[in-house]
Amino acid sequence: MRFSERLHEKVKPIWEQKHAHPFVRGLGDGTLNREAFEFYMKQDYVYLVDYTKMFALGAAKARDLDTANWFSKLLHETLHFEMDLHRKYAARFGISNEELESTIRTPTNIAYTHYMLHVAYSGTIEEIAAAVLPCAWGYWEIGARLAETNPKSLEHEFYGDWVKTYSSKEFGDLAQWLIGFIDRAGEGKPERDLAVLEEIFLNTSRFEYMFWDMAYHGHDWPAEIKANGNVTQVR
Ligand SMILES: Cc1ncc(C[n+]2csc(CCO)c2C)c(N)n1
Repeated sequence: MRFSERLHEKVKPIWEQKHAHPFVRGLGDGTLNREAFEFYMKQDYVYLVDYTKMFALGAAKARDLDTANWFSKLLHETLHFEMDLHRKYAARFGISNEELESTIRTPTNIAYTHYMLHVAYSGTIEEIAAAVLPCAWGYWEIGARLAETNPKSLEHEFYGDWVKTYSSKEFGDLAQWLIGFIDRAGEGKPERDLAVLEEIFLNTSRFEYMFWDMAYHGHDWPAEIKANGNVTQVR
């Protein structure tokens, strides 16, 4: 069994909870509250600001040029393709790029990115791949499943662009490269090393669920808690 198959089996119950989450379902059938989506987009944008550093650290810790090249490609695509989606939605919401970038992070958002960045700064390239894989693979799985089970979701006048982006071949190719990387990383490793990678993969899978749940409820939190204002400096 490939190592990615073992990981996928292990997180299946967690990932199915993401597919069943009302935020994800609402994206697919178009019933999602626009305020919840706006809250999510702002949080996700600053999440990606932090997350891109995972790919930069991956390029820095790569053991060969091909791997460095792929991580720099992931960095570039996130900054210029994925985050463009957020900037376009922000424009539709009447939010400037500056306002978007200065969103105050929720504690869930901070906990997630700080955990990943701790893994990245202190760990190996394989550990970085295990940490980022549930994001790239999980989003692609969500986009692809929505597009497949409900093709109308691709044409939705508001959420269609989201579904199109995450079910796209571009994202599929990036996720597949990372899946191949973790498979090669797993080959010939002792069980104790595989268990470390598996634990990281499980942790960020749980954080992915928590991010959806935060996105769904966060816009309704009391103003003092939701911290959805803006700061002038990044942190
Ligand atoms: C909380 C959260 N998790 C995952 C993604 C998706 N994502 C992050 S990086 C990447 C790969 C290339 O850009 C993908 C698909 C997101 N936006 N927000």
